[in-house]
Amino acid sequence: MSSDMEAESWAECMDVAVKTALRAGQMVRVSMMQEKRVSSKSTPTDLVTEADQQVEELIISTLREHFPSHRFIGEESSAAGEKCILTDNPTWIIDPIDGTCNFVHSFPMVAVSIGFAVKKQLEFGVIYHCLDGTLYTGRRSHGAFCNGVRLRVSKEKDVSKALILTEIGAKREPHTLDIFLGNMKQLLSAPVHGVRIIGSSTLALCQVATGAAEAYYQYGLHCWDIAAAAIIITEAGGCVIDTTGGPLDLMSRRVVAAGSQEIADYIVQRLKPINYGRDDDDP
Ligand SMILES: O=P(O)(O)O[C@H]1[C@H](O)[C@@H](O)[C@H](O)[C@H](O)[C@@H]1O
Ligand SMILES: [Mg+2]
Ligand SMILES: [Mg+2]
Repeated sequence: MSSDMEAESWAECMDVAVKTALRAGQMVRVSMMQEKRVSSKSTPTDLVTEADQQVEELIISTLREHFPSHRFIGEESSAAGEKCILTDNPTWIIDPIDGTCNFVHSFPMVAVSIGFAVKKQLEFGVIYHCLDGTLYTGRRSHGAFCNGVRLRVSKEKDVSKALILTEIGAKREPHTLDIFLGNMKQLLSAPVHGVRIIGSSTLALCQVATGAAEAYYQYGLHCWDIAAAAIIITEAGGCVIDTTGGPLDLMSRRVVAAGSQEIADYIVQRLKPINYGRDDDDP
């Protein structure tokens, strides 16, 4: 397939992704008003509901109908035992409900996240804030948008003027919490303007893309939390790197994203690591 034909093909994939995210978001809104059957996965605070599974089934069945030769990595398929292996094949990386704990509590920060990679390179990402109808998109070499308005990250380089977002992750052992809180204390002591935890890593990462936040960091998220948001941030002019300062490793369960390399580097130099393993580890 020529590169022009490929580009056209990925554009068609993105159109289907947007339509599918909007349909999935509608399903989330309806489910949010119904009784929820809640269970947990890796830890008692790593929640999942039937809606997570039903929304993922809707997304993957729709995409598979359009693109039967493509591969799929979904949060709930992975939880059910499917391997998380990113190959060179066109691969969809899906979080059907990002912010499940918020969803369970009807706290209004819930998103559908659909990322797409080819030859292990992110081609586009779609993140739909199900409750306020905000649609974030980013396509490689084509820019990032919020409801059709172009996104640009904050160019602030002074960390003492930065608003930084993070998420707690699923582990709650005292040793892990000591490192998590120690990392937050490091940044609060800079001092940064503020640190925020909103309960949805994808929506928090989108705030870096909009420029509303200067940076995001986390240990413990997954490839389906990172994929769509990473391309949206880079297409908005930001950087998305590993917590060691090296290039992003989508399966590493860790990330630093920022509007400026200076603030990304400041965070990288001060974080103490929390080991969550890898998404592509053998179960
Ligand atoms: O499970 P969902 O899809 O809700 O994703 C959340 C993770 O579960 C949290 O550990 C993580 O800390 C983030 O909150 C992330 O959004
Ligand atoms: Mg989820
Ligand atoms: Mg998630």
